[in-house]
Order: sequence, then structure tokens, then C-alpha cells
Amino acid sequence: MAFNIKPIDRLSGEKASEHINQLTKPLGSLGRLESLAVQLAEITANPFPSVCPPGVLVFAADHGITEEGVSAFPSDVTALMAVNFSSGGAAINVFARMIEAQMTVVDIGIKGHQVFPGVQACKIRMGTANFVREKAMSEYEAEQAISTGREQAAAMIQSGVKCLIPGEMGIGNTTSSSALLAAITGLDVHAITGYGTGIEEKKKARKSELITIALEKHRPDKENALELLSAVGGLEIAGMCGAILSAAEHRIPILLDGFICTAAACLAVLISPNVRDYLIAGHLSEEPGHKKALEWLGLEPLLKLQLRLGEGSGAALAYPIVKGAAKMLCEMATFEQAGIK
Ligand SMILES: O=C(O)c1ccc[n+]([C@@H]2O[C@H](COP(=O)([O-])O)[C@@H](O)[C@H]2O)c1
Ligand SMILES: Cc1cc2nc[nH]c2cc1C
Repeated sequence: MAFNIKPIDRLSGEKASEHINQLTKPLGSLGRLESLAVQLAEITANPFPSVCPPGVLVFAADHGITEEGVSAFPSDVTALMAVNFSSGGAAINVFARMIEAQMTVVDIGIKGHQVFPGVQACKIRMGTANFVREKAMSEYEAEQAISTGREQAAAMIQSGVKCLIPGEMGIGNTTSSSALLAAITGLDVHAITGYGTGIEEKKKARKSELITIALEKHRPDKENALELLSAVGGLEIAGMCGAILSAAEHRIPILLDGFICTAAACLAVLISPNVRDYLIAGHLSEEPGHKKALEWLGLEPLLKLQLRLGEGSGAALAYPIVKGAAKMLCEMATFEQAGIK
């Protein structure tokens, strides 16, 4: 599993930066939009980048750990939401239409034999195993899920997508993401574990306890993404990790969503550290571990809207800001063009 991710192109960034300084506005007056535009130039190796059209790629899978009562919802909701994605009624369908995004939904490990119309059928297995009892999946399955994500993103990019928005759906996946991040960052499990879909205090305490037990049991190497995914991961998290790596390989910016998506990005950075510079944090989720994950990556979120939905929703909402940064760089007049001395 080799990924060829080049460093971002500083020269294109410098050219973009010089151009921004000649545009008809006080120097630096577009604030973070300016550094974002420079980052887009560096990612794409083009001083005049475009992020249109965006592509939303949603991975859905189930989690064996739900047997332990770690979510406010039963795991059947993952399949029910896959049907909702098919019929266009989920929040991400609405936001994807709003930003004129291409959208693909991938069943990478939903429990059961149901086939979802319009959803890519790429099941690696029928949900993960309960990771407090046994490993969530084999390293081979983790690798297969990463490859699936890579292929799905490559297909989207092939069809013209210029900005990747990875999304997910998976009841129980905040437990998996907290376990992954506790292992990666070495931070206290309690500080990284939250209410997910909205569990009560007692359930949250049990959730932290289960994560601690699982990490003690499997002791994954904190720098080995495959070991981490195999021990306490999720199939949709592995899929997003592969999609993120693929976008970086193709010099396509990646707009991150919430907690689970950011956990996948941390794994991608473990696999190939250059990925970090291709990431843009769309928003800050209510899940407390998200702030820690963004700090680990060194990223500052664009929006803070108290979202905790997932699906790629927060990233889709942040997309117009990213598009605004690229459009400003490409379309504003310079002082010379406008005849202003
Ligand atoms: O994106 C986030 O930050 C986020 C935070 C909390 C929950 N979620 C979504 O809720 C589900 C996981 O929550 P839970 O409580 O079942 O672990 C999953 O489908 C995620 O998409 C997503
Ligand atoms: C209804 C519902 C929709 C979701 N979308 C992402 N995670 C979700 C969790 C639930 C429970």
C-alpha cells in the first residue's frame, strides 16, 4: 500500500501571494481567505486554482461496539440512513445540492444483505467486530477498506472533481474515533470521549471505560494506521482515510468535516505525513475530541456552528468559503487593471 504524495508546491504559493498583494483591496484585508487561497495554489501547484466542482464522498458502515450500548441510536439506523441518502432526504443531500457537488455514497460495511439503490456496494465485511472483545477487523480488511476509499476518490477525481469532501455515517463510530485518537495522541480517554448522537452521562462514562479496556487489550502501535484500524477502527473511517490519501496524490484539496472525518485524516497523516498540507478544516464539531484532533494536525477550523451530525455536512457548509478564496485570487482586478494608483 504505497501512496505517492508530493510536498505541496511553495513556488505556486509564492506566485499566488504576490498576486493577492496586487489586488484591489488593502494589504491583508481578506484575512484568512488570503492564506487559504495561497494553500489552494500550493496544493494544486497552480497559482490560479479552481475548487469547482466539489465532490462529496460518504462512506457508511456498522460497528460491533454498539452491542455495548455506546450510542443513543440502534445500529439499524446506519442502513436506514443509507436509504435516506439514496432518496436524497438527508442533510448532506441538501447541502451537496446547494453547493452543486457530485455525490457518491459507499456501503463499505453496513450490516445485512440489503442493497441500496444508487449506493456503491463495496462491503468489506458486515460491520466491525465488538472491539472490546476482539479486534475490530483484520489488518487485511483495513487495507482493503483503505483501497476502496482510494478507488472511489480516484473515480470522482477522474470525473472532474476539484475539492474532496469526505463524509460518513455509522452508528457507534464516535466510540471508534475516540479510541483511535486516544491511541494516536496519547491524551486521556475521558478528554477525547463525548456524547456522540446524544447519550446520557452514565453511558458516556461506560463508553470511556470500554475504550480504555480495548486499548489495554489490543495495545496498537500509535504510529501504525493499519494496526490502529484493525484494533479499534471502523470500515468507513478506513475508507475516508484512503479517499483522503488519494485526493492528496492527485493534488486535490480535502475539506474535512467533523470528529470522525478528522480521525481518518490523522490516520492518513500517519501513513503519509505530506497529506497534512492538503487538509482544510471545515468546522469545529461539538464532540470534544475534535478540537484535540485538529490541534494534533495543526489545523484551524473555518466554521464553529455547534454541529455534530457528520455525513460531510459541516464541510459542505464551509465549501463556499473555500470557493470564495479561489475566486478572489482568480477573478479580482489588480490595482493596475482597475487604474488605481
Ligand atoms: O461529525 C461529527 O463530529 C459527529 C459527532 C457526533 C456524531 N456524529 C454522527 O453520529 C454517528 C455516531 O454517533 P454515535 O453516538 O453513534 O457514536 C455517526 O453516524 C456520525 O456521522 C458525527
Ligand atoms: C438520524 C441520524 C442521522 C445521522 N447522520 C449521521 N449520523 C447520524 C445519526 C443519526 C441517528
